[in-house]
Amino acid sequence: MSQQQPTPADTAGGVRHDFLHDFLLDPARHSPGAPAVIESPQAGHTAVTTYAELTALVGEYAAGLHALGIEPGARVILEADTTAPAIAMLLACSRAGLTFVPVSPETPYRRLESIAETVRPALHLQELTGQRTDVRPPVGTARFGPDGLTVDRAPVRRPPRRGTPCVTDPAYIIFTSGTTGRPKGVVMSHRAVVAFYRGMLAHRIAGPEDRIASTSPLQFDFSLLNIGLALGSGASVVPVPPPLVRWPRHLLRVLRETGATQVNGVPSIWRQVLRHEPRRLAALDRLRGVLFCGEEFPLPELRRLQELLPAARIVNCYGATESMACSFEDVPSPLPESIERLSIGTAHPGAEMLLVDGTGAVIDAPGVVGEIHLRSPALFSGYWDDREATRATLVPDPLCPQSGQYVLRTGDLALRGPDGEFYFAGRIDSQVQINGNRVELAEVERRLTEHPGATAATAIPLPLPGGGQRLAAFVVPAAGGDLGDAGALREFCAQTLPPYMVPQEIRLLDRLPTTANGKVDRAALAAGAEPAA
Ligand SMILES: Nc1ncnc2c1ncn2[C@@H]1O[C@H](COS(=O)(=O)NC(=O)C[C@H](N)c2ccccc2)[C@@H](O)[C@H]1O
Repeated sequence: MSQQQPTPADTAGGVRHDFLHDFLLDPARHSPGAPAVIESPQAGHTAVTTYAELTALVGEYAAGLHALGIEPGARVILEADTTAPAIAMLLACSRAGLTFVPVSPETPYRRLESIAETVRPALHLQELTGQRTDVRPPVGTARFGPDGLTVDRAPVRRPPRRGTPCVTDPAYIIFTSGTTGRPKGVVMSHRAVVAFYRGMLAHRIAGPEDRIASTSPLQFDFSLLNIGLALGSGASVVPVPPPLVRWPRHLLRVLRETGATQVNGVPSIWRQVLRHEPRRLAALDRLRGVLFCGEEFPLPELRRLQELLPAARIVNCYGATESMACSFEDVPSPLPESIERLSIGTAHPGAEMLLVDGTGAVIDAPGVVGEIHLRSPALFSGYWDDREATRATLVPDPLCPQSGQYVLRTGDLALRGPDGEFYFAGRIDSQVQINGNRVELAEVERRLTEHPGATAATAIPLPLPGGGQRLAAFVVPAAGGDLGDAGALREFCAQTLPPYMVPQEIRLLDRLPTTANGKVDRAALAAGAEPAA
């Protein structure tokens, strides 16, 4: 396949760029000398990569990949944190017609092996400083750095069978942690990702002067959203290395030294900052935006964040990896006292959320809970090599099943407000049965965080010895708060919840365990809980 060079016509203003690399590096959107990536790996040291330098590195890597004779459509495992070279490499894979599979350097060897057995990659790529050594043949291995690509083990050369790149080709595959069973490979085409980026950029969340801190690992598509938001806005990406995200002082130092204007991350990145470094956070006077996604932001912590950053625009971004995301809604500032749920707004321009009830009928009335189904040009192509899971998730359009159009069945519950906005109401699988009664775990968690001494809470079902489930809760005390003991907390819940929704056991924790993507790790809580008495 000819290397994907933008022909002069491609780069003329106004031409649609539907390949990931063309869309994000469109010169019409940014000036060559503007900073594309700003890094600060250690105190006092800041490195800037301009758009011209990034584009040149993409060209160098793409030429290196092309010389390896890998068949277009082949998969490449990209093991890296979010760095300037890694961003250049994913764009180079896009340009070379290769599907990149991002994995973090912390990925356990067995999980990397499982991913490789599933996608059968032609090549494993890591940074010059990468530590991975045991990638098995015939997978080729290579390293990349500021000076280009170096090959350790050449990949198998295969004649190209695709002559023309199509926007429906897979741009990347993200492996979800998989709430149930085996991790699934979410396949996203160029067309889907670029359609999503277009919808997102219509919200004007960032401009060319912005410096957007990305705190998620590259294997989490939140990082790909941040890269698209920054480069798509002609702004700068400020990647925060994962080891620094976990330490408030380091995180705040990077934000300060890079002049970050926006911080994008899952809610849990703020927990320790709010508890241990509120004043240093409040002193970041360039910080004017926060965007979060992945799970609900505990309201007491969101209020505290607003108090410390009163001028910041806080955006609640909702969505699933199967469409990257789907809505962007400003959090009201300040949050009304009475609020029970955060609005997730409506889908980004070009997409639409529907609510469907248990019979498959579309719900139009406000205030009625249904499952969110997403109509969108940004839907994933399917789960890699898993038709059954794909069929269960890409379902016929409930408004017109005969049409052959598919929508994304999200597994999320929501209800519609008076103005058509949606309110997230938990996941279908977070509706659990306790003593024969249906319990919405988010409702128990909400009640626990209404206690002034609590800042976050997670409720999970635990098995009872004789069968059935009991309710357990894990609560993080607010700094300086007075939570009392578990009995007092149970009593507090009993004031508004029916007996079967009052957690039988409550444990106080200094911090909630999180998954590699930064979400509360419910499986770890369940595994660590004492067996039922
Ligand atoms: N703002 C939310 N409030 C509440 N529950 C939420 C929210 N955003 C997701 N979720 C939950 O997380 C699920 C999706 O999980 S996921 O597939 O691992 N993907 C993600 O979490 C990240 C997602 N791809 C993304 C990436 C970048 C920006 C936004 C969203 C959703 O179905 C929701 O249940």
